[in-house]
Amino acid sequence: MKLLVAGGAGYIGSVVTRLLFDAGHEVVVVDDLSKGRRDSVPDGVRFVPGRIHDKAAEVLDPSFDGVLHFAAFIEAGESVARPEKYWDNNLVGSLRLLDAMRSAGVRRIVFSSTAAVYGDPDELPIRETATPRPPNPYGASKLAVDYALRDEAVAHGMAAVSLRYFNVAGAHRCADGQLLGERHDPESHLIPIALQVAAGKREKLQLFGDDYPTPDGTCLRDYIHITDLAGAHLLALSTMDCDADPATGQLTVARPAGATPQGSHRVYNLGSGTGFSNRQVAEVTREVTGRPVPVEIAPRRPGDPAALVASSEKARTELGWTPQRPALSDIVADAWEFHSRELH
Ligand SMILES: NC(=O)c1ccc[n+]([C@@H]2O[C@H](COP(=O)([O-])OP(=O)(O)OC[C@H]3O[C@@H](n4cnc5c(N)ncnc54)[C@H](O)[C@@H]3O)[C@@H](O)[C@H]2O)c1
Ligand SMILES: O=c1ccn([C@@H]2O[C@H](COP(=O)(O)OP(=O)(O)O[C@H]3O[C@H](CO)[C@@H](O)[C@H](O)[C@H]3O)[C@@H](O)[C@H]2O)c(=O)[nH]1
Repeated sequence: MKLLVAGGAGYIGSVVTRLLFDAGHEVVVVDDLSKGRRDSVPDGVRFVPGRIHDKAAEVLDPSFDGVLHFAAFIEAGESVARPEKYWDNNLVGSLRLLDAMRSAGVRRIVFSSTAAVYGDPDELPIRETATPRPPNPYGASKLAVDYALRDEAVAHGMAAVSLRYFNVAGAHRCADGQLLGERHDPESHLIPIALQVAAGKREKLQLFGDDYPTPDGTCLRDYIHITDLAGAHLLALSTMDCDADPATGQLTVARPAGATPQGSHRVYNLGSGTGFSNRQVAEVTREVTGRPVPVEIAPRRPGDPAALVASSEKARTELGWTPQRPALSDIVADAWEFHSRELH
């Protein structure tokens, strides 16, 4: 396939780009490098710098088979303070990308949605049928794109998949031994910050709130290994020309290759199904690194839901998705190896 990867210089997009490229697909990355790194895009992949808002229309043409859309701002806490930044980048950018796809007749899209659409759910683990209640503008902007995809897919005969990732972490080991990991600057995510503390780059780990309705009072999150998450995108792509049986939900190959897809929008949660508290993450980081990770309780971070834990039954059943490295200790160990290499 010939594929556009929007946001392919970022943490997750660059790993998926690598997997697609290694699997023999032709890949074009569009990224404005607001957060990504040019050197995360492998040699052999065409790189187009710029915002999806206008670059998608310049790049896409009928020779493309599909789009994988990672380009977004991703920080729940920041989105509470600067909602306009998130609505413009995440929603307006996605709408312009969809316009460009329509104009070029490109009909397949895999979208990076998020657990942040759910907010505080009625029950755990969270299934795709849970009522979304986004607790912050970031989650709301992503849910708005899910709804746009649902409506446009039906109206314009697109095959759309929203993958709702829970908390992605760890590093991907490429076939040549290179490790691809999280390099956000400044870093805001729990595991990389805990590792910076373990490495002596920060004095302590601040935990935002210990009065949540959870067993130890700190938030619960469901961590998924970047390699497992990235693999789900290839599985989703391989089902883009399938239709779901309305009675059973089972996917069946219904059309010959190249035929126009029926309009469909599918949603899948991707997580391990196990919640770890922020305190437990600090503890696992101590165990894995063998270093001290002093913690300090700080005020709650606005926009944080108490607990996000996935049911990924649907992805397992329909996509055949089977995580290979679900253990938090493996996820932290791989991230630690990446950080140790980066810091030297
Ligand atoms: N990291 C997680 O735990 C997580 C969880 C759930 C969902 N997601 C979603 O996955 C996607 C990728 O996340 P990530 O962790 O790799 O983030 P990231 O910041 O590392 O990657 C996003 C990339 O998109 C680029 N970008 C942003 N806005 C752009 C625009 N308008 N035009 C072109 N490029 C733009 C950035 O430069 C960056 O390279 C995001 O859509 C995010 O919402 C991430
Ligand atoms: O220094 C820190 C950083 C984070 N946290 C807490 O750790 C938890 C996880 O936070 P973080 O690592 O920032 O991730 P989330 O806010 O859960 O969001 C991530 O996971 C979501 C899916 O669940 C994605 O949609 C987001 O893009 C991605 O940033 C939250 O309770 C934070 O308050 C701290 O206590 N101290």
